[in-house]
Amino acid sequence: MDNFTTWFREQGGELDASAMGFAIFPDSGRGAIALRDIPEGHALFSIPRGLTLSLRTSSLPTRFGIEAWKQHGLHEGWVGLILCMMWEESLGGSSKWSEYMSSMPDTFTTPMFWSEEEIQELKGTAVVDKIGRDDAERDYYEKLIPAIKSRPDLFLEGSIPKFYALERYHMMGSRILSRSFHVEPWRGDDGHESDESETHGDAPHSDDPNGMDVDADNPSGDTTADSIEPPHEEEVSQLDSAFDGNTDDDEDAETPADVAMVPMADMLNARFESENAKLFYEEHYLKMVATKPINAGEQIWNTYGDPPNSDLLRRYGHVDVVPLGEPLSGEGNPADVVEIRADLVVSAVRKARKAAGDLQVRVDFWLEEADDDTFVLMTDCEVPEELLSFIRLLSLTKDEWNKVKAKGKLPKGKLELELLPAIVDVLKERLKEYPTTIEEDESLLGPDSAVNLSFNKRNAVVVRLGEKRILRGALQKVEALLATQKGKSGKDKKRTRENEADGRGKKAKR
Ligand SMILES: C[S@@+](CC[C@H](N)C(=O)[O-])C[C@H]1O[C@@H](n2cnc3c(N)ncnc32)[C@H](O)[C@@H]1O
Repeated sequence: MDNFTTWFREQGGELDASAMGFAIFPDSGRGAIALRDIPEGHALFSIPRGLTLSLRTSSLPTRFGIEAWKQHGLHEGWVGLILCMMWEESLGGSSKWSEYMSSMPDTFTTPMFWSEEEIQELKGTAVVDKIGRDDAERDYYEKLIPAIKSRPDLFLEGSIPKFYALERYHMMGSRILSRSFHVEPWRGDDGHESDESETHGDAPHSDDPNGMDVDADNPSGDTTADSIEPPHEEEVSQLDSAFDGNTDDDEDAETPADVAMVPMADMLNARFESENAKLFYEEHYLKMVATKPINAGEQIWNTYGDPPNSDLLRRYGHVDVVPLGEPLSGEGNPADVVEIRADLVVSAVRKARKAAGDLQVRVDFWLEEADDDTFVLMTDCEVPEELLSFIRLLSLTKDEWNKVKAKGKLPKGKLELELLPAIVDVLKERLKEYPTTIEEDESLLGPDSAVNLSFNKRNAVVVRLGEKRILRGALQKVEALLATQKGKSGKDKKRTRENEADGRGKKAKR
């Protein structure tokens, strides 16, 4: 860490070394630690915006030429930033970020790097379909490789196997996934805090005082040490207009130029609701500030947005295990969720209605109106209103359905008793998608067997068990309701029989 800290300071970063130091933690690797009592509001370190590494600060996009960059599709997704990171790494000591690049990890425990057998352990969870290896590799072969082949002056033939190989590409992608921050250009507002999105922080216009004038008309300029500097202000505004338009179909997709690697800020670990420091954005600096008093010896925690374990594992390669509140018990991640696909619900309703009928028009209507084909249950184990609304829609009589269609409004998500059997079926079928039972998983994590589990397998078991406990909790709630209802109708029937026996029933009927 000494080389890294020295580099950080030489590059204009400021660190209060009397307050914050680094340590290796047995379960989370390197992290930051309070060296003395730190009051709330204390600035631990600050990073000049120009020291963040992104499409806006690397000089590669302007050297490559913005038009050519876009033609190769490097302005979409993360492939452009990955290429910048590979290129900066290939420059060795000539890159402004060389010390930073070598401080980052080369290996990851995310499922992207798991064997097929290990991934099988995640069957049924939200992780499997989201690993995204194939999509990532498509970008590598269709965008990155043609781009580097088109510019042998920038990407020397001999450097390709070492710096631009597929495994380096996945490694850079994983560095971005687990360490990048969301950094928008400065818009003139006062030090606002980072948003708690998947990337954890904010970044740069080129106000770097050392920024060197790079000739925009000569994008293929040489790559000697002197010239490897962040782009000049004019180029940055060109970059902004080139990269800020979100070309992705998904409106919520992040602008690729806002994804930034932030040295030092990415040294902080995170744990569910443990945040005691957060990155704040100012015009020229990003500042890590204590958000609570921190006692000497305590770990300094940032936040990764407290995602469910399925996302923590996929993006960061670890899981959170803390005490759970009611209605669950034991330990897990209180932010866990379980996803239920709409098609599972459709088949449960078909079964419950005992008539196939044409549900497809109703499904299409749902997709049109609600635009969501997945339902999410959380650790409160409540059946979500959207799921209730969908089941009601599928269960309507023909007349009711015609009315709903005419009004163009989805039914309210009310828990009606006649929906309960279908809900029970959905939850039971969803539970069957995991190859192991809750009891089997609990025993795997028990004190005797947990020691024999590999790190990856233990994390897979924690993720799937967390999801299954939510399903079981929801099932218990719905079955309890169903039992109460049956009890009630049993009592009603008994009362009716008694009434009939003493004549009151008959009377009432008349
Ligand atoms: C932003 S980095 C933090 C610094 C990192 N520990 C390092 O050694 O460079 C995020 C990575 O730290 C590790 N990490 C962070 N918080 C953790 C936690 N609560 N438990 C286990 N690992 C954690 C994970 O490997 C994660 O991908």
